[in-house]
Amino acid sequence: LLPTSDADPFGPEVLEDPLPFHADLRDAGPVVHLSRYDVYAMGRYEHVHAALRDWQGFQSGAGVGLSNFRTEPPWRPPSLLLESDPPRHDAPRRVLAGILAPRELRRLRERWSAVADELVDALLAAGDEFDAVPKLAEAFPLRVFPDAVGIPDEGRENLLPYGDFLFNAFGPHNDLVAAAAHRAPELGAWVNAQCARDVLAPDGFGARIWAAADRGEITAEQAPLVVRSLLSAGVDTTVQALATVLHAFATHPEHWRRLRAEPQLARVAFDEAIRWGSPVQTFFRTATTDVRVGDAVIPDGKKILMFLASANHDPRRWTDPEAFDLSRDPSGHLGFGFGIHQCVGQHVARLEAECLLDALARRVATIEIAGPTRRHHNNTMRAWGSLPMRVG
Ligand code: HEM
Ligand SMILES: O=C(O)c1ccc(C2CC2)cc1
Repeated sequence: LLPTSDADPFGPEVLEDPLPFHADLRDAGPVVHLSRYDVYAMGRYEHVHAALRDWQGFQSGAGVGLSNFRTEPPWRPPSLLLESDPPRHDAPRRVLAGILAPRELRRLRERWSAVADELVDALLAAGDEFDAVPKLAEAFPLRVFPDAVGIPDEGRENLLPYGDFLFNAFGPHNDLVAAAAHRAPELGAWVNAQCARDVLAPDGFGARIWAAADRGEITAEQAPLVVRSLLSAGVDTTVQALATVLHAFATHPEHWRRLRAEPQLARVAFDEAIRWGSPVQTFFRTATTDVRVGDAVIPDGKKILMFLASANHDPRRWTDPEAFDLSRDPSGHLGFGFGIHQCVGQHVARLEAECLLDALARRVATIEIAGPTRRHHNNTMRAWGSLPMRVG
């Protein structure tokens, strides 16, 4: 028999602190029916990992939010990567994987490092206390990523609200979605306008997507949607991952000291922070047949809610999962997903983190929380609203 729960994973209590709900979910069994939304939740590493691998049984093409594109019109044209299955998914994925490959990012390292140094120098010149969310976690990605994509300066303040709405829209139509729904059309129109060939700078990721269309690797109709994927996925995620790693170091002084002694630890620290905090908490899939999980059967067409964050804390897979531990090998974490849809931008995110952490670690001996922290609630993202910080 299938365990059932009327808990609301998108309610304020769980969004404020999801860990107790995740523990109950893992303990209840491989799959739990959430009666409030009629979806099938998975919280254990083994089953989330297996569902992410099985793109045939658990498709993305009906949407990776609660809404089922088989029966409801999507609020925006579906993504050719996130919300599509092979074969439609294949060419856009191959194009973006090529453009965002580590060797392609080497040309950005020097500039991103210089921007990080400049940003941190200016911040420290202004004093030793600041809110790390706007001053570091938001400021750095917004200084480097829109330029890397090649969009104009005008309107970049729309990027974070667009992303916040997008990640809320993967969840139910609750207060979080209702509060921002009035802005969706204007934000969506602005983002779409940034994907047009003629506004994109000649050497950015966007122009390279259009060049792939010229080479026939994708069509000219697909090109703007692939650019939209970058603007949709590439900002809020890195902002909140950087906030998470800064919060991790500010609450673990011994690890900050270790990072300063061994700067090459920045990359593994970032991945451990993503395992520990999982900025992207959940995503859905849709069953393409009656699919068996454990001794439960999920009926064809039903939505499966995969708790990436819970899988990243599953004691069946991780030793002392609730510890932020620089000595741990975090590889295999599901914070970037897994399988054919695994984050195609993960190397961009890691380079941003490396540049910012290096700039900070070279300049400050200590970082600590200097006041009350505040979460920012979102249906999909685990986000910090404010991280008052003091550096020494
Ligand atoms: C630390 C920051 C990031 C996190 C935590 C993150 C997380 C994820 C996750 C969990 C997925 C899988 C979604 C699924 O399986 O349905 C994903 C996919 C994706 N990410 Fe990231 N992401 C990050 C940064 C980025 C950046 C910087 C970019 C763009 C430069 C990006 C672009 C994408 C795209 C286009 C996909 C869809 C891939 C596909 O469906 O084939 N992400 N990301
Ligand atoms: O292709 C897209 O539009 C897209 C939007 C959001 C994401 C989240 C997972 C980071 C990924 C892709």
